[in-house]
Amino acid sequence: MNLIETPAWQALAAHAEKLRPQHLRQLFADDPDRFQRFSLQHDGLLLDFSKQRITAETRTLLQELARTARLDEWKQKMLAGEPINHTEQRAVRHMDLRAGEQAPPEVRAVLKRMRDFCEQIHSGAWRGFSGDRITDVVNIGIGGSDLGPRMATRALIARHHPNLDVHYIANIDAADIAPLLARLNPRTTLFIVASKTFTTLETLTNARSARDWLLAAASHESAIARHFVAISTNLELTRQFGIASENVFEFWDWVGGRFSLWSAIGLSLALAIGWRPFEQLLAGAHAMDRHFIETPAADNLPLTLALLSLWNTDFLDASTAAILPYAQSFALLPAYLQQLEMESNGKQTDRDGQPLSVATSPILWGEAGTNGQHSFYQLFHQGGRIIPSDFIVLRTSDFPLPGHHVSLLANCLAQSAALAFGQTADEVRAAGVPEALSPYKIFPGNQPSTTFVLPALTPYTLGQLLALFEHKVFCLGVLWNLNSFDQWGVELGKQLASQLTPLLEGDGDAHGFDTSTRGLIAALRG
Ligand SMILES: O=P(O)(O)OC[C@H]1O[C@](O)(CO)[C@@H](O)[C@@H]1O
Repeated sequence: MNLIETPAWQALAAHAEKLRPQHLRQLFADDPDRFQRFSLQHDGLLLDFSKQRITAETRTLLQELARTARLDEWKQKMLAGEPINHTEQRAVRHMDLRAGEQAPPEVRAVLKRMRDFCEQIHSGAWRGFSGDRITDVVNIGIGGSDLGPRMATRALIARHHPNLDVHYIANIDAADIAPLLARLNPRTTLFIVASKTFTTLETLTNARSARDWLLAAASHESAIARHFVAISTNLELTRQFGIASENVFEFWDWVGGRFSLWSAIGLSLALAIGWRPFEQLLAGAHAMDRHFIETPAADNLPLTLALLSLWNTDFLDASTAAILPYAQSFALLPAYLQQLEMESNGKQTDRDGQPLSVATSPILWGEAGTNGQHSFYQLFHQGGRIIPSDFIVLRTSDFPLPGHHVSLLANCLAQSAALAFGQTADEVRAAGVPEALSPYKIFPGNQPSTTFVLPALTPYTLGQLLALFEHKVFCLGVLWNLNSFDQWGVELGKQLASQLTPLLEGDGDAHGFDTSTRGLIAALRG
């Protein structure tokens, strides 16, 4: 099915022609109930999308598009465990990981092992090779085996901190791992090697360096069993690496890397914040799953976000979107969402192998507020591009220092209002700005945004929020008729890197490469 040929798409295109010139100022002036009409509340979360450039008709037409794309059918296929990741013939079942009592037995078995392991580490029952208790945990992984637990640890550590330091290593650059190893003690450090495939170059290179570092101190291979655990779907490769099978926490090919925080990949997070909070994270995500599955389109939060994103991307021609958490604890959320959205939906081939004729995932980026305001917001306000933004804000802060939180909230609301409504030439003049300066003081406004209000940053609300984005990504994939669960686009670079490594080491003939790459090899060989 070519979506743009459907009546639903064409109706939206015609509607967009009329709506595009309209300003948010006008839309708000026309409808005093705009906030009530275009906001949703569910289970403590508030989503205000009244500052999106839409009308009630836009929503109706977008929901018709979701029907045309047979969204409900695709949801059912996912729930039934059909291989909707068709290019890899895999089911997409990450919701099973957080289904509580309804989770499959193999999921519950691994969760129990994770809980027991956390208990052993936290209580000090687990000892290193020299009999010392573990004080530091290093998660070695990259992409989906790093970003989720790293981001969530950063978000939640302020409230929940068992007596353990958890670190994250991802980059193959030794500048990531070497300084960390230099300050850790091998007797009290535990490594978690997290890799779905257990073939990822960065992770294996870092894991080997960590193993060498440990063995230099322990001088006997048996120490590996006290200091290395693995998380993987590939039990054969973890065995070959030397990790005892009782130290491997399994997950399954039906969990996509960027959807794997809820699996054993969350072990470093559970160690960092404690087991009960980890369970609350799963509970929050599960509650969002139920909402997504059971709620009709008009009140469905993930679907609403997906439709707004598609509207902005394909009908208002926004090629980028910003994630602006007004919460320092969410500093890594933009990086996490970059992988979730861009690796899932940054594609141009549809489910039938045909080229897509519409733009897909916007380029996501962002920064915690208020830091971004003093860096790139200038371009938002006066750079002439449309940049839809997600403002994410917490009603209460974990850090009750006087004056901070209220100013943070004020800044968040100020920015979304300034971006939406701008400042006209008349207003500039009325403020007494000299004529020569007035063109510089005009703010065109009309920048769309959604504001997410969370009651507080807790494991439960974080679980809700992340599952909300996951389902948004799923809906967008269905709407664009693409497979959100593969990532072939990362492969070519990996292949070329493996061919280039020996050439950079001085071995072999570079003639198969272009002249630029050959020139760079020569320059770097030193
Ligand atoms: O967990 P693994 O298999 O090491 O993969 C890490 C990451 O690499 C990717 O495959 C991309 O190269 C991601 O999809 C994945 O999250």
